[in-house]
Amino acid sequence: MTPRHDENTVFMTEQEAERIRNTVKIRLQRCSELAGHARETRDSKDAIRQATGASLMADMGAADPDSAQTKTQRGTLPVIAVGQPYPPCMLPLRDLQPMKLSNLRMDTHHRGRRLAVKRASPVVTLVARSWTMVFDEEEGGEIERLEVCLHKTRHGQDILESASVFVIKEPYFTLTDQGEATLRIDHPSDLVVCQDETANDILASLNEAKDDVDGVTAAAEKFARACKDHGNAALEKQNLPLAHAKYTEGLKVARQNIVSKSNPDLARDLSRNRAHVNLLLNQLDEAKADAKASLTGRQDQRSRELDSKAYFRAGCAAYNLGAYQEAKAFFEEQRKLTPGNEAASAYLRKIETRLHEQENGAFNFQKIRAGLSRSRPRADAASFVGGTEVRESRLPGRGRGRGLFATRDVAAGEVVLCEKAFCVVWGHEMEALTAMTYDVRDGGIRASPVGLTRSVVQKLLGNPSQVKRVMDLYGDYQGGGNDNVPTKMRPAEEEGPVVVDVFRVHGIVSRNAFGPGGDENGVGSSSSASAGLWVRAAYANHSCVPNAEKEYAGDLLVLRATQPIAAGDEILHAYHDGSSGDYSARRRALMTTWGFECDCALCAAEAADDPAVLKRRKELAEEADAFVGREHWAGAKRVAVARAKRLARDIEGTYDGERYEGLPRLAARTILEWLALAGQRR
Ligand SMILES: C[S@@+](CC[C@H](N)C(=O)[O-])C[C@H]1O[C@@H](n2cnc3c(N)ncnc32)[C@H](O)[C@@H]1O
Repeated sequence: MTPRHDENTVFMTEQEAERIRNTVKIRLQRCSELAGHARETRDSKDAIRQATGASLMADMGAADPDSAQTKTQRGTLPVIAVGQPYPPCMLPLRDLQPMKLSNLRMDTHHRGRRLAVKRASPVVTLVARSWTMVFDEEEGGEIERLEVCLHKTRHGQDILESASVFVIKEPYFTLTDQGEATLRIDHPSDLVVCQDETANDILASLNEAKDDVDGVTAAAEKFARACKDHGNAALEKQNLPLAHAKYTEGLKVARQNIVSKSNPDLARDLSRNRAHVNLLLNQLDEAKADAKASLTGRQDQRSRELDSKAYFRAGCAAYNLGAYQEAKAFFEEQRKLTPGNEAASAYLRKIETRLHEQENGAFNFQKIRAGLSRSRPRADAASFVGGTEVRESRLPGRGRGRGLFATRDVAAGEVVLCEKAFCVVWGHEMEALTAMTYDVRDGGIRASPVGLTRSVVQKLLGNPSQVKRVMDLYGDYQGGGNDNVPTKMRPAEEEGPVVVDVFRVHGIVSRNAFGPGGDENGVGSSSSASAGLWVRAAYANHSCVPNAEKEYAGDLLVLRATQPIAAGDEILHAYHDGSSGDYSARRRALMTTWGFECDCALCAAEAADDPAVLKRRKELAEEADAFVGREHWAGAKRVAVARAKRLARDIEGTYDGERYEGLPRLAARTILEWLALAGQRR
């Protein structure tokens, strides 16, 4: 993503960059030397003492000596090495062979194996990772370090802290940046949290029951009811992950044939309750499925009320997924069951507005902006993408991959597309995190919005229906797994609904995210580290001579035509807002952040300029920037205006009128804007 030119630019000294490069290189060297070697046994007392001390330090907010980080002008940022992706495990637990800590080999992915471990120490929770010591699950085993990188929380809870027994799928045993041996988890689905075994015991007894079927069924019902009560109590205390886990456990038993025949309402109650929790957890696919599964279809008063509640939950899930027609159908059903229901009517009114926005691009931006605030930076609005299509970009020069094309004529100033973010993280939100990533493939050090990557992964894990459209986006890394397919539905439901390759998401975010910043568009003082992913707009390619420009209203990205766009034209915008007039800086930035060389008409003209002319233009542009920073246009004196005019003229003089015919003078942009504002004022 493009860091904005203002506060989001991360300054780093060359020594600091060198230190990061060296740390990563030394680790890689050590890993390749040790690869395949036997693991060294740890002393369990020392290991536990080390983790306990580090955990205390982390709780006190002290810098962790074990964690790579760097100091920049924006404070201390974590450092993450990227560019060494490996696929997540695609097999269910039952297809993996068990192993023990003593079988681990250094710097090895133990494919086809699983490792059951038990937490042995407090958890050390750091900004971009958390770690702990673990024993073999069976008594008397070895002890080892286990680290979860970046994707360390689920529903706001640290995964390692959320339970004490885990199974690691296809364990990756490697070194930390400081050279310490560790089991390392990158893909959340490779760490399976083991819940209470009671549900499995009950399931086994149900399957085996032959003689005392009634007794076993009664015990199962009792267990499912206890799960429901436990879930309700957790929900009351706002412990959503626990409530979800308890309802899920109860459902496992209540959905068994034998139980659902004797007491079908038990599974319905659990589903209805879990739908509510899923809505709160933003797990919309499951919320919708649960709400539908809970419907009784009966006509007595009580059942009608329960079904009305279920339709409401299904409607909310569909609405939040942007499926407005589907949501409309659910709320209409609700209104049939409970005719006076105000909530359903309010949603139906909102849906009419959403459908109008979606179909006609008719947005009331003033109203949308007025509804935004620091605590509510996300717009309640639909996406309008109807006048666009995605297809191969067949323009001259190097391949651009796919691009976004207009399917209708758009006048200058008209909205081409208006899209709700798939995911956005504002700088002031807890989820926001910028890290310095060192890419081992090209040695590049970049400021990356890893908080956004983390949120995208969480959203995909909770909403499998969204995986395909996000994973279809462009990224350098195609992902691993069977047949090179980045994601695949899991066969074992209890292990989670989907596998998400986090390295692929990182690649997608790197090449497709934009920074909406925090400005007049209603988001108050959101810090500039804000970043978001807009799936449809992400197909638009770059040009330094664009025909559309971006603006934001909260998390709505609006692409507006800056010149007439005819049906069939490719929609192009400048990736770097306020594209730099410095030709070489602009090319460098496009290559570093987006990985391509621009071949637009402006770049071609600038490539043909004499280096001395480019240098002169750059100096004048810097002078102009300094002038604009110094002199406010409001109330500018005559002499300042004359100076600005002279600067604009000098910059214009560096452009060859013939070769630059019809092309923008980027270097003169700031000074011309200043002059326009000063002129308006007079
Ligand atoms: C946000 S995506 C745009 C959609 C992308 N072309 C696709 O196929 O999905 C950004 C990537 O598109 C490519 N791209 C965008 N503009 C380009 C241009 N003017 N010339 C060459 N490649 C471009 C680069 O690979 C860049 O990293």
